[in-house]
Amino acid sequence: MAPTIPTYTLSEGCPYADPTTAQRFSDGSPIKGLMLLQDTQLIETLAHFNRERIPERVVHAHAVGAWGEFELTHDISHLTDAQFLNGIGTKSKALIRVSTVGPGAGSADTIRDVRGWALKLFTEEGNQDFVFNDIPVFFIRDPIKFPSLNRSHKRHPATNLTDSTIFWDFHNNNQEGIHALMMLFSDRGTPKSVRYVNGYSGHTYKLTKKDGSFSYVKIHFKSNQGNDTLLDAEATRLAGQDPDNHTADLWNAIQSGNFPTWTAYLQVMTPEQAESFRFNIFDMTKIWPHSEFPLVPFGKLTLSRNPGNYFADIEQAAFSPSTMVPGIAPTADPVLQARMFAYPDAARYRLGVNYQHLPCNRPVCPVYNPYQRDGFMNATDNYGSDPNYVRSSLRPIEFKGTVGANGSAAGGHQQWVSGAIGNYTSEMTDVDFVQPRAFWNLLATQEGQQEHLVSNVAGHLGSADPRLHQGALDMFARVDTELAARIKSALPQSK
Ligand code: HEM
Repeated sequence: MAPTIPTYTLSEGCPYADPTTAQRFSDGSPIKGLMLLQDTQLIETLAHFNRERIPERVVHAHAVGAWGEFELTHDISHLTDAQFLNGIGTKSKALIRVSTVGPGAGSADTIRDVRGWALKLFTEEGNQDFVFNDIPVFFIRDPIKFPSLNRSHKRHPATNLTDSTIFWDFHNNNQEGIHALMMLFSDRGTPKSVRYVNGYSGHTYKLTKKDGSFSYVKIHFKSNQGNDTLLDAEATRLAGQDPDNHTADLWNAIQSGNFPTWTAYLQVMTPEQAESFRFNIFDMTKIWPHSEFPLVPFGKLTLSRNPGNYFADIEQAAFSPSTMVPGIAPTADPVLQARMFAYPDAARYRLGVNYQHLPCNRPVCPVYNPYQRDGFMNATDNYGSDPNYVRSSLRPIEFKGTVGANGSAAGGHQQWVSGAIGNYTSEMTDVDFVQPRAFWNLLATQEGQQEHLVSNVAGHLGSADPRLHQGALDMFARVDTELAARIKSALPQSK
């Protein structure tokens, strides 16, 4: 059947003249003539264009995304009651957005950066967001440092240039980021495309059961395409010559039916193991060694549909670690707690207070929350005449969840001993360098990886103010003195 040809109208639906025309008052001369203020089409067209931009995300502004499906492949019903994690073969619609962190929306795909890996699963019990990164550790563990961290990775406030000096000034003085820093400057910082990156929760979450039992978990999505990376020089070349390389790669793969997939895994720790584990499991600068907490497969993600419209599907998507279904719960990780506030707050600012009504964010299950109504751009019937106050006996409603859902059925480890209020910031100890050292040693087992890390750090540090070199070298020396010595001798000034 031939597609129907639409009839052009104004946004209010009224048919109008050819959209290239403007109403003009003239005597027929091609050069003389005045425009009319009554020309609604012209005024509306120009006025709407002036308002096309919404604020870009303060971090993770540049991204690529797609639709797909998550399927449960293994039985983990002993760990959680979450509906989408029960019944092998259960499928949930999925939306993914993979981003760079520091640069603005129009930047190049292949620059050295962490990749954000945000996944929204539309389940029968509501949306489940996994807002992950492509490295399993993070640069900070005190959430108040997050704005400083990101400003140091962005542009200098005076010159508006990307600036390695402020970058190293921050990291020399906040050394808990050393593990993430080494991953960033390894080849992982320049993935071959988003099809090749893994997604890691970083944080410890809880999987919960209605009987009150729970497990601590870290969640991993591993690319079945492999974990391929680019060399620094190739990533730099592509950033100049083919800046949309990753966007095109994902689009073309999906368009040609070469659907990328990821296998989802859990690392599981019992509450008893957590009590005696040698690291704080709520410190996301640390991993759980796979030798002690092996990966347990549980699902498969397949991306199979490109966005119908980038702005509608991807730019307007709002992900949040606070968006979780019954059966998954947060932990006391302070960074996670802060993030659970930060994302809905950012979405209200960026998209408006009713951002959950947008098609890309709207749950597939029924939503009934008449106490959250009105507001800018409400696109629903706004609950009609239903009571806008709680505890109505005229229009009773049912409650299925329990108090504190988003942590309900959390079992033990949720009874806090009261104490005095104090100012807390975490301190660095030698323990913080144990895992970075293991990472450095791991790189030795992979051809050329130590050399790449050394030259990538030296190239970046070398362009920073020399007054910061020694501080960075001292930090790397705490990981391994050979690493520091090799960076020192690779610094441009040393040659
Ligand atoms: C205190 C720590 C953090 C704060 C305050 C924070 C805050 C934010 C904010 C405000 C946004 C923009 C959201 C929007 O405009 O819609 C964002 C985006 C994002 N963050 Fe974080 N973040 C933190 C740590 C992390 C960590 C540890 C991860 C990964 C484990 C992460 C992953 C992401 C991702 C993937 C996005 C992009 C989401 C999207 O595609 O829309 N962030 N973050």
